[in-house]
Amino acid sequence: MSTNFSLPDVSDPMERHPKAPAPGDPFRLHHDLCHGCGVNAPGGLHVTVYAGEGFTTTAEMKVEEWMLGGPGVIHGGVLTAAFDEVLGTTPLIIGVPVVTGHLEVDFLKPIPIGSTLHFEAEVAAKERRKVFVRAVARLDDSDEPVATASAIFIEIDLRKHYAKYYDSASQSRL
Ligand SMILES: CCCCCCCCCCCCCC(=O)SCCNC(=O)CCNC(=O)[C@H](O)C(C)(C)COP(=O)(O)OP(=O)(O)OC[C@H]1O[C@@H](n2cnc3c(N)ncnc32)[C@H](O)[C@@H]1OP(=O)(O)O
Repeated sequence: MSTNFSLPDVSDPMERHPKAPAPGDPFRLHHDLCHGCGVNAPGGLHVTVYAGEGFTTTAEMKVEEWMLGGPGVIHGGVLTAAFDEVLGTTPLIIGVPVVTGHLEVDFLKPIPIGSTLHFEAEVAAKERRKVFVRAVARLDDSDEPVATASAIFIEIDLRKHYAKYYDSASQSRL
């Protein structure tokens, strides 16, 4: 297996952002139509990410019928999108807005429709604009991971990054 995810030997110093939600509290939506978290996203995942202790977060997702891939189980792309949302929100715990640069997923067990996925994620390191984030997903009846993901997110200036594409100011909290 090849991977582009390799932690730096030494991380830049990281601090929990003073305005990060308290442990157990949700991150606010960044856009009502976001496929990952938006409440008004048609066919969206509707994932809410909660702050944990330190540089960690948690999230849950009910695995619904429309997420089906193989018979009776989740589609790998849907699971990947859920990881992208959870991992991509996690750097906000250190106050850093990011976009996905690189995301890799290991699919360890089939994930049945009707189950609930529990995600735990952490910022593992930061190096210049790169933020290294890892996550694990489990089902509610087991401690055994059903999938893991690692990603390199790249810090952006939100307004500059989206300036060219952005035409729905009323729905965004950028
Ligand atoms: C309220 C606020 C809410 C905010 C919303 C947050 C919640 C969101 C939750 C939603 C979650 C969903 C989230 C989504 O779905 S985000 C949507 C999916 N992602 C994108 O659309 C990103 C598209 N790509 C780009 O825009 C550019 O390529 C970026 C900005 C990423 C870099 O172009 P830029 O010209 O700016 O930077 P640079 O080239 O000088 O590189 C800088 C550093 O980065 C390293 N690098 C670059 N690419 C990669 C790579 N692929 N793997 C590993 N590393 C990479 C590079 O080596 C260098 O490192 P170093 O030289 O320092 O070592």
